[in-house]
Amino acid sequence: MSSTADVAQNLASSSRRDQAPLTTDASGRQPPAATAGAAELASTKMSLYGALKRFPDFPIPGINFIDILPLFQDPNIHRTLLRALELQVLQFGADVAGAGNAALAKPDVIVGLDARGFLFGPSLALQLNASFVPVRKRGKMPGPCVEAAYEKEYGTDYFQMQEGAVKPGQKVLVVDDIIATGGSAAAAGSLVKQLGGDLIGYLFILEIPFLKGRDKLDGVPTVTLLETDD
Ligand SMILES: O=P(O)(O)OC[C@H]1O[C@H](OP(=O)(O)OP(=O)(O)O)[C@H](O)[C@@H]1O
Ligand SMILES: Nc1ncnc2[nH]cnc12
Repeated sequence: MSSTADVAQNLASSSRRDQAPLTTDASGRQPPAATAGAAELASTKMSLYGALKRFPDFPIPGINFIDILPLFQDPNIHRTLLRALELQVLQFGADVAGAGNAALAKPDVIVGLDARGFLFGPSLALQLNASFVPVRKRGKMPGPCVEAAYEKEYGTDYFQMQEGAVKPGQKVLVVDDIIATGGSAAAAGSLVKQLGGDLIGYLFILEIPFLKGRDKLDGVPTVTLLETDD
């Protein structure tokens, strides 16, 4: 179990580490709105982190499974999660396009991954007035689909998207609950590109940094609310 200090350190470092902090503008100052948003984000992350549960050796021996489902059991935590994700997207926009131009990086489409990306992707899309489009495991959707194979922490799988679900040039943010090895997210990103979408970023609730999933995402801007190495 992590100490409170460990948790605080993890939460403090949970934004993009390869670029400037999300709340800093081009001159290095923190715009007031971003500062307020960052403060709200920081205070909510601790309660979200505390709701996660761990199950050693699930679904196979050696995997420390981190269960995000409790985040949805309490309506207050569920609401907090959605607000935190929305703030994270708005800060992401300010970071990518510069303070005052965040709307330029506003996603047209939220793409959520089967199955846990479906738990919050549609709600987040509605909050952002964006479309929601699913990436599903092979064989679940009718009509012509594009397909990508990927390796996960515990096996091989196949993802599909329906042709035409993303229009060429639409700005797409891919969301999922967890980035572990990054295989699922990278496959989803490749499908978005096959459909002609403009992959502007990835958003996850939780990152497991020692698995180095970001290395598979080709430098596409990636934001995580929380991270844990245990
Ligand atoms: O970064 P990766 O190593 O690819 O792992 C992350 C993926 O693994 C989990 O899904 P899983 O494939 O277990 O499917 P599920 O959501 O249907 O349980 C999780 O919800 C992510 O989608
Ligand atoms: N350790 C883990 N816990 C929960 N979901 C996962 N998906 C991939 N790795 C996972």
